Amino acid sequence: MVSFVMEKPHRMSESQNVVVSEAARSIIPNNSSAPPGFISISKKKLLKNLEIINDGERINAWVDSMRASSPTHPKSLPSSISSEQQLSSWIMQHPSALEMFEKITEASGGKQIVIFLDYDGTLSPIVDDPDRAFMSSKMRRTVKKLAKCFPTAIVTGRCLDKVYNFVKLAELYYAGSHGMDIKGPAKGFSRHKRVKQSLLYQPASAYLPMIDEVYRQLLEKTKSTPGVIVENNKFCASVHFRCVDEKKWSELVLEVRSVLKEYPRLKLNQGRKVFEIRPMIEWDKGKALEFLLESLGFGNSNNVFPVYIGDDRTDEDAFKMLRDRGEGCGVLVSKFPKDTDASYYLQDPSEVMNFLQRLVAWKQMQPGV
Ligand SMILES: O=P(O)(O)OC[C@H]1O[C@H](O[C@H]2O[C@H](CO)[C@@H](O)[C@H](O)[C@H]2O)[C@H](O)[C@@H](O)[C@@H]1O
Repeated sequence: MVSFVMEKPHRMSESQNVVVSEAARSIIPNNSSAPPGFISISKKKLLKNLEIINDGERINAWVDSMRASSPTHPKSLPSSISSEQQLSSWIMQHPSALEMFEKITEASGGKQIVIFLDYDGTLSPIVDDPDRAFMSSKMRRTVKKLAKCFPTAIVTGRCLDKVYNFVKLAELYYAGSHGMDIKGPAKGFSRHKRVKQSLLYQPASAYLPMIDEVYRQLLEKTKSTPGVIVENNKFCASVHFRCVDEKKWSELVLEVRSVLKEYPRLKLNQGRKVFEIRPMIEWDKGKALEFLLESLGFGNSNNVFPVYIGDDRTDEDAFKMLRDRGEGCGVLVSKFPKDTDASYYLQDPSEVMNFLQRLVAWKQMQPGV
C-alpha cells in the first residue's frame, strides 16, 4: 500500500502541485521541482492517478470477494470465525436444524408451516456446469410429499423455466430470477392477479429488454476468457466464474464492469462463484417470501411459521426478513461457518432431504392428519 505524504492538502487549486513520497515513484511520473526524497506532481495528475489506484483497489476488493464466494477457500471464513473456540461459538448460535428438530417443530406451536426452498446448493449439489445441476429423484419424491403437507415454494436465482425443468412439480409455488418472477399452482391464491388461475407477479417486467441486451453484451465481452458461462435468467444475467482460472478473475471483473457502466439501472451482486446482474429495484428473495406469505393469506397473520432453507448470499435477504418479522426460522446450508441471519444450519442437500423427510413424518403424526 502506497502512503502519500501531502503538504497542505486543503484549499489547493487544480494547478497547484502536491509533494508525494518517494514510495509513490513507481506509479507516478517524476517531476524535477521537488525536494530530495520527494517528487512533485500537479494535483490534477495526482487525482487522475489516485483514481487509477482506487480503481485497482476496487478490482482487488472484487477479486477478494470472488475468493470468499468459495466456501472451501480460507478467505471465505469471516475473520471472526478463525479459531476452534469461535467455531464452536458459531455452532452454539446456529445449531444444526437436525439436532434442533424437536425445538423447531415445538416453536411452530400449531401454526401453519410454510416451506421455502432455494434450489442450487440446497436441493441439488453444486456442480461445475449449471445446466447439469440435477436434483435426485429421491429429493423430488421428498419435496412432492412435503408439498402435500405444507405450502411449499422454490425461491431461486434461476429463471422459472430452468428451475421448473429441474424440479418438475406443478404443485409448488415458484419464485424465479431472485423472486422477480413469481408463479403459483392453479389453485390457492386469492389476492393477486391471476393468469389462468395461477398467480403471476413480475415486479421487474420493464427490465426484460435491458437484461436481454446486457446478457448478449456480457456473452460477447467475456467470450475470450476461458471457462466463463453467461446465463440468461430472464430478469437477471449470471456470469459464472467457477471454471475460470483465478489469474483471470481481475480481467473478468474489468470485462463485466465495462459492460455494466453503460447500465446505471442495473446492479452487480455476487453468489457462489457467480456474478448476478439484476435490476436496481427494491426486490429480493426476502420480498418474494413476504409476497408469497401475503398471497397465501398470512400477510398480517401471526398464525404462520415460515421455514426458509438456502445456501447462498442472496438467501440472506430472506433470513433477514424472517428475523425482522420475528417469525419462523432460516436454515443456512453450509459446511462452513458464515456470517448469516439464519438461525440453524444443515451441511448439504442430503441433510436438507433428511430434515424435509422428518418434517413430513412429523406432520403425518399430528392429530387430524
Ligand atoms: O438461488 P439459487 O437457486 O441458489 O440459484 C443461484 C444460482 O445457482 C446456479 O449457480 C450455482 O449453481 C451452479 C450449479 O451447481 C454452479 O455451477 C454455480 O457456480 C453456482 O453459482 C445458477 O446457475 C445461477 O443461475 C443461479 O443464479
